Amino acid sequence: MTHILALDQGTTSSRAILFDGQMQVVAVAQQEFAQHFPASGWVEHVPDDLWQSTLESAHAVLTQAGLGARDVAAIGITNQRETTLVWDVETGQPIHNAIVWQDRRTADVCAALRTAGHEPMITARTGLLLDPYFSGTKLKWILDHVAGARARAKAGKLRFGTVDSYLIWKLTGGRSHLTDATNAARTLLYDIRKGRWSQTICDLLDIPVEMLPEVRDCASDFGVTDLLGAPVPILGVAGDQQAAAMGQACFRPGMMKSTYGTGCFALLNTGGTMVASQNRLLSTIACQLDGQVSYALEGSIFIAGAVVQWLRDGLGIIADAAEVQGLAMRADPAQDVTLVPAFTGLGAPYWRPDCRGAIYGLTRNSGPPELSRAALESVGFQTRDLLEAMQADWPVAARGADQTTLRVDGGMAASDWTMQFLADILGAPVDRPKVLETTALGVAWLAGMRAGVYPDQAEFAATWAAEARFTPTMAEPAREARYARWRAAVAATMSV
Ligand SMILES: Nc1ncnc2c1ncn2[C@@H]1O[C@H](COP(=O)(O)OP(=O)(O)O)[C@@H](O)[C@H]1O
Ligand SMILES: O=P(O)(O)OC[C@H](O)CO
Repeated sequence: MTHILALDQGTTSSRAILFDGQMQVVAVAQQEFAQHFPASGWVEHVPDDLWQSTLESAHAVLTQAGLGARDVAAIGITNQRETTLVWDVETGQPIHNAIVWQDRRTADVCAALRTAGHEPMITARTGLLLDPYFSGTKLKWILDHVAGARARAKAGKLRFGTVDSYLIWKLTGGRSHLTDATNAARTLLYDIRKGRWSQTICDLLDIPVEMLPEVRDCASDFGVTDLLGAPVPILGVAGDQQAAAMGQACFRPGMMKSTYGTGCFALLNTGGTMVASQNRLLSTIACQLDGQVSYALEGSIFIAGAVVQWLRDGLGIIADAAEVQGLAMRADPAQDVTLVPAFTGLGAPYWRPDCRGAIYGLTRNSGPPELSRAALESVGFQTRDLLEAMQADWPVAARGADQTTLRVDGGMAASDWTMQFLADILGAPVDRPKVLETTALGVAWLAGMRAGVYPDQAEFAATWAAEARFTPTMAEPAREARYARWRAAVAATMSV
């Protein structure tokens, strides 16, 4: 009974990661599922795909480890955030496909609300911006477009949830309709200062508050599942980026992490203070334990590892992501090719969904090596944009500790060359941890701590160890000249 099962329900796959009593990974199982694009800018998941791939991964990881549910002390759930589901309380049947965080269908609704002057009120309560990224307008869309949905919701017959809530509902056989504070903080409906659903925003969007889940601490009692062969409690829940920040032990104010998967999400812990961003970052909940909220500033970039996928699938100049750094290292140092990967617009701090990508500085000698280097560098430049905005919102000097180190994880953090460039362009150290499964580890720790098999926060933080530290080697004038060129390239791209 000392193992912890982490369920990581992501945008493209569901994973189950089994940890032993010493917080070491014992086995991993993963299942991909289909992405649906019913119209331009729309992205949907079939709810049953999310559920079945999660359940099957959970069974598979136990089989792989030769263990059963009786060996599992607790389950932790971490998930793609903002993705929106609505289901019937009697049948458990979703009334629409899940509308995924990437989906832009509510851009018009957001624009109309902004024009009507509602954004300052919404930002003050939720810490978020009026962007289709968040759940609130997606939920409104479902209530507006599925016949009879709003009346059924008002009659208490429908439930809303982000993916964590839906999985808890399914795992507990419909006994628990719950979420945690980090997921609630991404809905556009939750007042992160007061710690409760905002009646004002729900009224504005015509969303019945009764259909929203009860919000709990990240380490709490979320119900018991009987579906794995023996009863197992669900004791930890957190959105995937917040779980990664916990797995990176970014518990103290001033600590920050950046996760490089398909996109990049940087979180800076601001402690018990909600720092309201003046620079188009998001304010969000990093963690809630024993009713105590830690806040974070977050910067979200939509294209990070995806730029490497583009080199592979779009241009065909590499066969595998791992080849990109070898190619980048062969780039001609005399060329200065800059790639702005605004393939789906620009996220923080620009928030320009309409803008598209551009390449500058091409010569007749520019080829795959120069494009590869520019692609990897774009990830470093975008991270610097986020950290510049964080510095403007909350200067290092005011953070109470000189913590400029960035902790990194995610698939792209495997590239030493990219991480060295990141340190160079930030002018600050970059630490890569020994355990790269930081998202799963974060939520496993929440569940394991609650179950009494894992240590408390301080002891857990002390177990964090770096596998590699990248320190800046680029001279300051070169760093600033290169960054100035990037800023000019972004400005030019936004002006087209
Ligand atoms: N060695 C590498 N160098 C550069 N990018 C990489 C490397 N390995 C993986 N990636 C990129 O990392 C991403 C996968 O990271 P992962 O954390 O699994 O993402 P996600 O959870 O978003 O699916 C892909 O976009 C891939 O292109
Ligand atoms: O599923 P991921 O890892 O791409 O994460 C998605 C984020 O939670 C979206 O906000």
